[in-house]
Amino acid sequence: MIQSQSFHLLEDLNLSDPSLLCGLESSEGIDSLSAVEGSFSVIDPCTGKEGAIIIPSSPAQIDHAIRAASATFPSFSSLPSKVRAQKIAAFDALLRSNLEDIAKIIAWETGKPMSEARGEVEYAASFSWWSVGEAERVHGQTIRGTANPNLRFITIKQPIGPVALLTPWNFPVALFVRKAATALAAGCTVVAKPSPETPLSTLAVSLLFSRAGFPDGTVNIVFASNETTPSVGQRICSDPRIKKVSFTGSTRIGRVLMSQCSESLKKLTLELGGLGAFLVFEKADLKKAAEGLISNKFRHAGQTCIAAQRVFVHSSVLPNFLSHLEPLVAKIRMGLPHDPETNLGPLTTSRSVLKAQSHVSDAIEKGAKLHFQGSIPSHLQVWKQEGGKGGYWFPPTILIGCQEGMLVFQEESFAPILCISTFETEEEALDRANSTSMGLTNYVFSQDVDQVWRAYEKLRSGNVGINTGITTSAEAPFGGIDQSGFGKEAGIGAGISEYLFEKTATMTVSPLASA
Ligand SMILES: O=CCCC(=O)O
Repeated sequence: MIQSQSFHLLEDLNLSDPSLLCGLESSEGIDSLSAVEGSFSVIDPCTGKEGAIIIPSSPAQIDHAIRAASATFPSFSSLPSKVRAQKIAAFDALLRSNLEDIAKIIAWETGKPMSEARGEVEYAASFSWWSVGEAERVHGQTIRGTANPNLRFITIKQPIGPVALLTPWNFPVALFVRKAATALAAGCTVVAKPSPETPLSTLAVSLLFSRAGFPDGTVNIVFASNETTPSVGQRICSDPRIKKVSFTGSTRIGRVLMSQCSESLKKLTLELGGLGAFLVFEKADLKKAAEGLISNKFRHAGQTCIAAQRVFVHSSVLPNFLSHLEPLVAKIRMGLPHDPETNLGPLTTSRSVLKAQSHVSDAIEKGAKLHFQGSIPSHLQVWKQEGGKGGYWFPPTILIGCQEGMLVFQEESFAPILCISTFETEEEALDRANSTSMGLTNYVFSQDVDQVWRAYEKLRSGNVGINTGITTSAEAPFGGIDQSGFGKEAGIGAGISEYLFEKTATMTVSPLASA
């Protein structure tokens, strides 16, 4: 029987209701904590105000976390997989019954609208639910020798050991749960480090793992500030007790982690950036294509690795496509997370705003046309007018005439900027889509089945959305190629294999008459 109970997470974490903090007022008690050396603030992206203070883990605390994960591994990995599955099911029930509290923390840390924050918790729960089943379906193989028919080969899959999970701020709960529930299903213990922007949501979820019955030492959380993240990463990656690192984040950091893991030759899963192409062919359903683009690109204000960065539209359908797109962009409401009208929040970091601004000005300087740019409602700028730093708002923007020489076609904007270019032939569209070293997601919109199939086979990326802006789910493997990284998350057997190693036994048998 699974206990489904709400634990008043916000009170238990000693947070006042973050809905009070999102753009409204600052928390108390900050002054005394901020005096602790090295402490850092979690910033409310709606205002730029400090909302909570975190004390980063010391080297001794990080060592303690790794020691705990190592000490717990033998007993945890020996539990019957059914027992692990039951614990993940208990966690899954807790995640769902605490959905509202966790969504509030996500909204507070990231600035995303509450509707999206709730969606993120549901998305997270799709991974925990999937992992319940995956835990019980880890199987090896039996193979008969061919060159030597007296040989039999048997494999078993075993958990790789304690693992480190390094998670980003854009989906702090969903991506932590996607990694952690899979690792636990495999029988691995965990040391997780959340992004400095979103430590509280990870802490809240880790509390649920503990309440679901995972033994102490199974899920361990360490904190780092932006300043200490490189040294914490180095410490974790070079520690031989950690057998695997799973990271979601930028290509630049992925390369650093890979080199830090090289000494101990750790297994790695790297889910890195994307530069997704969104192809709208002549035979596309243009209304569906416009809807798909909006839901893909404006989800969390464009701050997703699967967001379409380069939109290629056949020149003959551009006017018609824009006529479907523009009314949808006009419906976008920038606002505070708790306003039910809001469907676009701020960017999560101040550096994201600077990057978005530089992308737009670079594109315009190089010949793109600013087709549309919304304005930031004055009530969202009130803290700036009062002399504060101001929130990290960036308005929905459409650029037309984007080209390969522009920054917007070379790096992720991570902002609500639609970057459109036109093409004349299918070959041109596919060549331009593939003219990048990134390979996470691409999108194809066409009603011509042959064209869709050709594009699907030719596009160089780990995932392709066909007449949809969605490319991730618990049931299907997700992961990039080339500079977008390697390894898979989720899917049947794919995600869990990243946390297992396959051990082969070779046996001789007496010659068989039928051999
Ligand atoms: O930013 C990467 C997350 C992608 C997703 O799972 O939707």
